[in-house]
Amino acid sequence: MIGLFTAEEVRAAEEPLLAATPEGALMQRAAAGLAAVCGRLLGPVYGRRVALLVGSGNNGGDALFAGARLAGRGARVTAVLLTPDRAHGAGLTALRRSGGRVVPARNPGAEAVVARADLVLDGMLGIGGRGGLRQDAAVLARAAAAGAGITVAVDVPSGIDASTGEVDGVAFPAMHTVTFGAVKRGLVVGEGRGHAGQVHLVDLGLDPHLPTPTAWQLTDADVAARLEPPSAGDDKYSQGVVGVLAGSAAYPGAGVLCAGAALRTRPGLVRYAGGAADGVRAAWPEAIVTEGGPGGAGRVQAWVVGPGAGTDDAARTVLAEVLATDVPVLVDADALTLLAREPDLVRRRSAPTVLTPHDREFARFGTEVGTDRIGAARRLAADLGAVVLLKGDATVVADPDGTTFVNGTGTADLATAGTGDVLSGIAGAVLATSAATGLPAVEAAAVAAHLHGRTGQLAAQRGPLVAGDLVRRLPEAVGRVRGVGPAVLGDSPA
Ligand SMILES: NC(=O)C1=CN([C@@H]2O[C@H](COP(=O)(O)OP(=O)(O)OC[C@H]3O[C@@H](n4cnc5c(N)ncnc54)[C@H](OP(=O)(O)O)[C@@H]3O)[C@@H](O)[C@H]2O)[C@@H](O)CC1
Ligand SMILES: Nc1ncnc2c1ncn2[C@@H]1O[C@H](COP(=O)(O)OP(=O)(O)O)[C@@H](O)[C@H]1O
Ligand SMILES: [K+]
Repeated sequence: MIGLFTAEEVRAAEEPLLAATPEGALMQRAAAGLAAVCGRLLGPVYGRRVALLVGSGNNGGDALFAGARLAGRGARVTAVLLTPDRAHGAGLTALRRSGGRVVPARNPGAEAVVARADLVLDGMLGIGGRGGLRQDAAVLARAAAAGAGITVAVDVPSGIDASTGEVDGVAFPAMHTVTFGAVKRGLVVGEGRGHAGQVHLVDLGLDPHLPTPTAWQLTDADVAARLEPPSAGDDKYSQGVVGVLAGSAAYPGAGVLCAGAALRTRPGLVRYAGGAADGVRAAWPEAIVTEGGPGGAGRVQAWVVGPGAGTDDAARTVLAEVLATDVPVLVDADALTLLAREPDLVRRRSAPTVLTPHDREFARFGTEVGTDRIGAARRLAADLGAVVLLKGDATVVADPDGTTFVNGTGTADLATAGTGDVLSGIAGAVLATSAATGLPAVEAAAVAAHLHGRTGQLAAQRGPLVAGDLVRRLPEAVGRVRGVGPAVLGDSPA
């Protein structure tokens, strides 16, 4: 698991490390790692144009020292200084000694330096940045976006909040971010994720000083370890029995997609008791279909309730019935709309509940998501005593105790109708085995989000995807996550 940290946690950890190392040593470690990544990205370094965007803090110092190393390898390096009288002195000296040039950002021609560069290194603001970019910094960020060079952020893209990923106005659009000591949360969540590009972690020796993380990102290996394949002693019941209450006469597809995803994730046994029995029977002869609602379905180890299920009185009765059981329940879509009207239905549960809202469904519980997605998911989870899986580009999964996972897989191709129904089916299947495996519900939900995202990436390799493609590609995605077959190209940090 990759720990995710706030800027404050990183700052606090840096203090004792700074005190224990010779002056400037940490910045040299950072600059060496940064220059190494830039060198790899450039290929041949000699003769290539590198623009350094340099602010007044240590982030600018990192950029200047890395620029000096690249200039030493023959790159044509120009530093564009936002505040020439406050730029890092030793860094400037090192750059000049290596043959680098310097121009103030206010000089005519500074933007052209950025536009012509093969690589633009953003050392304007690091974890000391506050609020949106000031005008001159925003101009340079826009010039980098418009140019053809590779864009690389130093520690964090300037203009993003390192802890929440919030962007207030303009931020540097990095294709790569070289981050120091620890992965900052803002690089993987909210708008920050889209600005950070691929994240490279440079080790500074900070680990012994960092607190135990409360936010994490799972890797393929973490997910594989939580999705054990069946063993000789297993039968269809020990694989986890999932009950699906999705779909209706108006929306039979939600039932078909949800039941199919559950079957394809961990095909022990799926009991279907929703309102689209004929459709599910036709699509999935493997499912056991009943028409008497949850009460007549037989024993299950987890329920999935809500996708396409409607919000009428009958749907409300079904929701109350499953929430009164002692097994894990995943609540999605229409059932979230109902639950938002009666949140006490979930507060009094003893077994785990997982809610899977997108932003509009989240808002029905009383507050907008806002710009701090981790904070928002944690607040609702603590309020309701339920795991909250807040969907989005970087899905956030929060436990009532604060433990949080930020998903690192997925693709914007998932923004299409029905993919959420598939996620519910996957999560139901993982939850159904959690009683036997001891997997906490928050981890089961995070595993499902990771697998859903990987399946989306796999399906998108063939072009635009529809939700049914995810169901079809799920077994292959499970296999690849377990290391069977070539890895799916992903975008996990480090
Ligand atoms: N500590 C360590 O061990 C190590 C730290 N390292 C590096 O240090 C970085 C942190 O450095 P830092 O603390 O100097 O702050 P930093 O992010 O460069 O910016 C502060 C300056 O920006 C300015 N400014 C603020 N907001 C602004 C805005 N919106 N728009 C424009 N300007 C704004 C503000 O100026 P002022 O407001 O005073 O005008 C202030 O002077 C960290 O990210 C990492 O890269 C590595 O070398 C490894 C070892
Ligand atoms: N821009 C995006 N990038 C990555 N994933 C996305 C994006 N938009 C949506 N998704 C994912 O697609 C799924 C959509 O779910 P949902 O909104 O419930 O759709 P539906 O109700 O139509 O099934 C979620 O898993 C969400 O995280
Ligand atoms: K930066």
